[in-house]
Amino acid sequence: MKIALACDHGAFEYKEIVKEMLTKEGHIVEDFGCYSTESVDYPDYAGPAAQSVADGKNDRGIVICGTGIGVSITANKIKGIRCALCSDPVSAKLTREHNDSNVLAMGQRIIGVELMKEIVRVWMGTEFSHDARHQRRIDKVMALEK
Ligand SMILES: O=C(CO)[C@H](O)[C@H](O)[C@H](O)COP(=O)(O)O
Repeated sequence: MKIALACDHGAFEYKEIVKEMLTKEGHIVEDFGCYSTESVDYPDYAGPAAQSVADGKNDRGIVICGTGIGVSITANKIKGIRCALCSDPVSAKLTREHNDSNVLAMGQRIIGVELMKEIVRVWMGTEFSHDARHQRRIDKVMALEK
């Protein structure tokens, strides 16, 4: 899969870990930055990463900041994006099955590294259920963008 990856200074460490993990698994990762722990503004990184998913240049995106909130708010401003902020693997599974989320947000200051990796593994490995009730609800959410 082609994955857009972005973070701010509060999550540079986790972004690098996710990049290594996904690359080892054979995914193609497009790194939208940031590239150090120097203070930056999360919309400058999460915005372009989410836009690349909306444009079809990447299949999915993963965005990380201190809490995951700033990057998730940003990603969800982009038309076509369903970004889910997850701090547990159950939510990561259900947001793929029920919401067909195309961007995952997490917070480096909120969850430990092993939990973060498990959330990524589960979210990456779960498909949308294609159940009619979920599709109907997604269609209603996406209709709000018009
Ligand atoms: O948007 C956030 C808060 O919900 C993120 O956690 C940011 O990473 C955070 O605001 C950055 O804070 P800092 O004090 O500039 O490191």
